[in-house]
Amino acid sequence: MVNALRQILQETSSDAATLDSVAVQSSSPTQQGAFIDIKNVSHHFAQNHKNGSAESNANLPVLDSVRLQVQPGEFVALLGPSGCGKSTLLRLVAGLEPPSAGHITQEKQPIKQPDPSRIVVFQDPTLFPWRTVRDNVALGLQARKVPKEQYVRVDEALSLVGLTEFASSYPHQLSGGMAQRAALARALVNEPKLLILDEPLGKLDSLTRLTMQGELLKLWQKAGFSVLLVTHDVEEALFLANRVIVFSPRPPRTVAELQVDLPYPRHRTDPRFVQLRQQLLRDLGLSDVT
Ligand SMILES: Nc1ncnc2c1ncn2[C@@H]1O[C@H](COP(=O)(O)OP(=O)(O)OP(=O)(O)O)[C@@H](O)[C@H]1O
Repeated sequence: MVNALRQILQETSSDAATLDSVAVQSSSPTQQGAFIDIKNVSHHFAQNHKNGSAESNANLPVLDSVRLQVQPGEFVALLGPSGCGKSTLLRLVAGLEPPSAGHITQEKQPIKQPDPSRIVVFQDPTLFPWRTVRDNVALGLQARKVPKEQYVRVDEALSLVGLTEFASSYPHQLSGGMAQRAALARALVNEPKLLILDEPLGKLDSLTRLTMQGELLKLWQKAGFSVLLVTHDVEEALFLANRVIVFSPRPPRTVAELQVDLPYPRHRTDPRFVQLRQQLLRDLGLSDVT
C-alpha cells in the first residue's frame, strides 16, 4: 500500500506534468488520448539466490522484445497468465521505472518519469485514510500547486463518478466500489491522456464489478483518453476494449491479438460475444474450462 501511495504521489506531482448511472449525454470525447509506442522493450529484475552459504545474483527476464502501440483514444486490454509480466509493462509505460532495453514513447517523446498525463489506477484504491474523499481527489492538483480556481475539477470528477454526496466522507465510510470510484476520480481530475488500469475492478464483488465496467465504459467514451487495461477477466476485456492482446507465460510473447468487432454497448449474450470469448479462452489455453 505504501508503495502504491508513493507511486500515486509520483505520478500526480511530476513537474512535467459516473460513474453515476446517468447516461452519458455527449458521445464526442472532450480530450485527445495519448499515442503510446512500446518498441522492443525487454526488462529483467535482479534476484538474489542463496545456495547453502553461497549467494549469487541472477537476472529474472520478465519482458522480452515487447512491441505494442496504443492509438489515441484506443482501449487496449492485456490478458495473460499470472506472473507473465503485465503489471511490469504497465509500470514501465507509467514511467515508474525505465525498461532494461528498448523504448517507450508518448507522442514520440521518450517516457522517462511519471507524469500526470498518464495515471495508474490499481486494484487497491489506496486512498489516504486521514483525508476526506474530496481531499483525496484533490491530491494531484495540490501536489502540482494548481491554482485554487481550478479546483472546480475536483467537484466535476466527483460528480462524474457519482460521489458528490460523499465528498466529505472518509475512506472508511465508503464501500469497496465507492472507494474505487474515488480512486478513478483522483485519476480523472488530472485529465489524463492515458489511463493505466491494473486490475482496477479485481477486488470488487461480481455485481459491483459489472456496474463499474459499464460506468468505466461511459467515462472513456465521454473523456476520450486512451486506456491500457490489465485484467484476468476475459469478459471484462471483451466488454470494454477495442483490442485485446493475449500474452504467453513469462517472458510474454503476444500469442493473439483480437480487434473486437462489436459495437458498444456490448451484450454478453450476443452470439458473436460468446464466440470471441471462446476464442480468447482458447488463446489462453483454457478451452477445457468452457
Ligand atoms: N520488483 C520486482 N523485483 C523482482 N521481481 C519482480 C518485481 N516485480 C515483479 N517481479 C517478478 O516479475 C514477474 C512478473 O510480475 P508481474 O507482476 O509483472 O506479472 P503479472 O503478469 O502482472 O502477474 P499477475 O497477473 O499475477 O498480477 C514475476 O515473476 C514477479 O515475481
